[in-house]
Amino acid sequence: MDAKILEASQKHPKPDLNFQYGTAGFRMKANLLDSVVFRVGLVAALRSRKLGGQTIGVMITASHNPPEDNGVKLVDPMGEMLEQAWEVYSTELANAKTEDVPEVYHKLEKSLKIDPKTPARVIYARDTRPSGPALVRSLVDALEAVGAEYTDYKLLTTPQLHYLTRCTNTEGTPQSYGEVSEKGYYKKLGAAFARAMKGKKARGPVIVDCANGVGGPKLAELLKYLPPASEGLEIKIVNDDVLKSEILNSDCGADYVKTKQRAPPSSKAGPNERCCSLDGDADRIIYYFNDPTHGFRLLDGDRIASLSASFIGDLVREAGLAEDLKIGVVQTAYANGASTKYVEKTLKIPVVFTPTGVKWLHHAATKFDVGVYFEANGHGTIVFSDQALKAFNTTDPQSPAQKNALETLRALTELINQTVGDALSDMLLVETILAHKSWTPKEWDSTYTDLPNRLVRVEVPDRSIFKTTDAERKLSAPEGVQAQIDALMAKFKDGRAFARPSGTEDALRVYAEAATRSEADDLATKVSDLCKREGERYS
Ligand SMILES: CC(=O)N[C@H]1[C@@H](OP(=O)(O)O)O[C@H](CO)[C@@H](O)[C@@H]1O
Ligand SMILES: [Mg+2]
Repeated sequence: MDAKILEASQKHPKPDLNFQYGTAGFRMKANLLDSVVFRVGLVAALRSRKLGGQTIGVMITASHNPPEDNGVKLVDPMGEMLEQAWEVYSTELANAKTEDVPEVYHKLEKSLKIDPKTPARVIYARDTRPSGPALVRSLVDALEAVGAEYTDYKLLTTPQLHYLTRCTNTEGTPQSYGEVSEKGYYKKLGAAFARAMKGKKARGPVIVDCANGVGGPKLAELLKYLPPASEGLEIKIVNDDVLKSEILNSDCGADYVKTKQRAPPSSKAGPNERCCSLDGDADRIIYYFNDPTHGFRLLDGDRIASLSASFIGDLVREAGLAEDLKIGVVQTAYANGASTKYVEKTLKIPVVFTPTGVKWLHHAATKFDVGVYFEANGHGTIVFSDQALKAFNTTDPQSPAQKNALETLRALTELINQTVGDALSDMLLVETILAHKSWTPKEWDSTYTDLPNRLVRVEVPDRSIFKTTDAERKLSAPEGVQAQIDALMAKFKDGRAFARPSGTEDALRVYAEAATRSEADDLATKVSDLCKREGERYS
């Protein structure tokens, strides 16, 4: 096998760069990724063998990044993100010299007590980027060199690959997550949506901006499995051109809308029309609308979390299960303070905080029976415990209202992609809730008022000197900086600010919110200036 691995490795030589498996896997300019994807293929095979031949997923995507970028990430058997320790092994293999790859591969095999005779099984897919097919070939070269079985699912959204990974590993068991095919995904979502809507009709259409990414064709396919528009929901797809790769994520998509706090310039939506935007691999979604009096209104991940928690909380109460099941919301420091207050004080649902990055949120959410988690940027989902699933399925209803609530809850557990945040599934969830409540986006927006906020990117010579604690809400180093941030915050009404090193870019991120727009801007500037000064002083 060594000669085979070496020969294949030499076809994918490593450039003189240092790679790091980060929050979103490996992600960079696509022309630098050849050796990385090859080695990720080797890691996928090792991981599968380590887990007794369970199937591992590999997704080739750079999500909301520009078209010339690409990336690769691994999916664990139940559709979760790769286990932490394996990020380190992936990084180690990615940084091995081209000729040392067989040695590092076997070293890992040995230290992790992996039996090379165990079968290795891998499934993979990619988004619409033009660099995808060549990177797939690098991946396949690795899988063949180490004798792994593989299935190519071609173009998929990231959450579809997570779904398929879980379906593959649970096929034929009582935990079966669904039919192992792309079609199975649409069938599952379509049937669950029809059941969850229960004949309710949406108020007006929803316009879906697909960022000119893989979400466009996949949503078009999903539509074929949904009830006819006249019976439920009319979905208007825009920005779905995947042939002109240069327009992917360009002036559209979830990241554009969230960071620029405005609709894509191409948007033709009228006043109060419900709009949403997906990102390039369809694992994030942001809603928004144009209010005739207040202008652009953003309905971000925090809003989706509070809307879902409130709706499911009501259903659980109607189902008579409020005493038995614990509902919770998981947020990060970026959640708007007004959303946290609304969930805790008005909905009376506990909120816990984790560091940035979906894997942390997901993990914390599994501690609840109904765990709702969303990053403010629109990435999130809801997970249900075994106890919750059992209660929804076995409770004997004593009234029509209770029966109704239980039926809707069961449908939601099928509609919601519990492996990972999924823009298509999240969209159908939001649409279901709005239809049940007979709400327009205006009513949804009026549940609470966001505190004005500002996010600033601050470049410093070495961001690693900034260390955080308390779910990244405070700095523990450099010494004394947090005390200065605290002193600044105290000067502003409802002032809250924090600084943390980004996990995906070489910069610090400073977030600030306060009672008014000018105060939020002022606080953000003051904290950014402070961090810049301190960053330069300690370097
Ligand atoms: C403020 C912000 O939006 N941060 C993003 C960004 O992380 P940073 O560590 O802040 O660079 O990328 C992550 C991966 O996509 C995503 O999970 C996270 O929410
Ligand atoms: Mg994404």
